[in-house]
Amino acid sequence: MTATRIQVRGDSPYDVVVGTGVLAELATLLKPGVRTVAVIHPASLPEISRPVGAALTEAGYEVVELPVPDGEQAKSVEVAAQLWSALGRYGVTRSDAVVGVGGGATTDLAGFVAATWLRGVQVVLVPTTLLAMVDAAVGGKNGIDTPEGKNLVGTFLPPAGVLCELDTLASMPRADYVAGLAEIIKGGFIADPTILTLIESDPEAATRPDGPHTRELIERKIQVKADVVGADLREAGLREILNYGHTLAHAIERDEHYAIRHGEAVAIGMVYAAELSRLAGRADLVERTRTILTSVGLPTAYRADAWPRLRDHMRLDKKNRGAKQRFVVLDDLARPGRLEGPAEELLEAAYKEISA
Ligand SMILES: NC(=O)c1ccc[n+]([C@@H]2O[C@H](COP(=O)([O-])OP(=O)(O)OC[C@H]3O[C@@H](n4cnc5c(N)ncnc54)[C@H](O)[C@@H]3O)[C@@H](O)[C@H]2O)c1
Ligand SMILES: O=C(O)C(=O)C[C@@H](O)[C@H](O)[C@H](O)COP(=O)(O)O
Ligand SMILES: [Zn+2]
Repeated sequence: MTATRIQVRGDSPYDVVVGTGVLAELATLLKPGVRTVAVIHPASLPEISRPVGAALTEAGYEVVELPVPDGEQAKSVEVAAQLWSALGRYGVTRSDAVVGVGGGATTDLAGFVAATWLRGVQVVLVPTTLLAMVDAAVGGKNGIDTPEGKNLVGTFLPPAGVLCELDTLASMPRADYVAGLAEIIKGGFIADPTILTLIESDPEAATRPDGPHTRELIERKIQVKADVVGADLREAGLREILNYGHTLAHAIERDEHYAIRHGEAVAIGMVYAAELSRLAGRADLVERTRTILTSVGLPTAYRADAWPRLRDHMRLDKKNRGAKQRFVVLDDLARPGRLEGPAEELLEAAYKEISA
């Protein structure tokens, strides 16, 4: 099947290439003048990273393999520091490149290390999970976690390109694949309701990489993200809509010490945001939200006793301004709004609705 190229606009435009058998396109995404390419990938995924290194070697680059811990464990300052040391040892210069291969945790880390090494070298991302293809690798947001919370340190660096090799999805554990659907469903609620109708038409099929609508769902969600980040890279306003459901989601991830999948936390966070919207007199999309998430096997509730801790964690959300807590809510389907400084009673009442 032919590759689709989705362009992300902005001051540094780039392409997101989507298709099967597209690895040979990787070298076309690197800007000219590169000698050494540092390939950052989870040590646990050699069968996925090896072909990437081989494609780069074949294209004439000197390849340096930099394995990192699996998943969220890699998003730490300690791992970033080890990578900075390695880049120094291998003599990676400003005309060289970083390639990040893996799920969203790895692409977030690779983007951050590329953005900070020598104050910025180019990065090409090769997302290998559904979530990373439709969300994490697109848009130039990168970051690591700190003991105080999720993604608290990071930068905005648009990648030179993104390569989504759809064949890699076949090896994904089902639960990780389904977690990626949460970010696709988010795209349906905030911008492209066709995503919702495609999933609602056959939820079981949506949970499989070989489902009839998989490619369309992926491309539609990438397009949603490309449209938003192309207009507002640095989250001056519009980009906040991509954070729908994330205020509570990040608090839950921290509460779980990152043992919960990001997409699962986002699913719960979207039900909370839908409840907030309803209780604040905005859109009532609670039932549709619960139904579609449940239909693909995503969680919609969280422990009742966790509220005081979650409330505390949410105070460090990046959308907050001073003491004012801010949320993305829905004024209607595909019409996101903001809820600024809501009453504590409203926040707690919405949580009661999603408490297990
Ligand atoms: N920067 C952004 O805009 C953005 C957007 C959304 C999410 N994120 C971040 O992305 C992360 C979540 O990403 P994720 O869901 O991809 O999780 P992940 O990176 O932790 O990957 C999930 C698991 O899948 C494994 N894996 C990866 N590719 C595989 C494959 N093809 N086959 C088998 N196993 C594979 C990984 O090794 C890991 O164990 C979070 O850290 C989240 O904060 C960032
Ligand atoms: O790209 C964005 O902007 C998003 O908010 C997308 C989210 O899905 C993603 O999880 C992002 O990493 C959250 O960003 P943060 O600024 O809240 O850490
Ligand atoms: Zn997310």
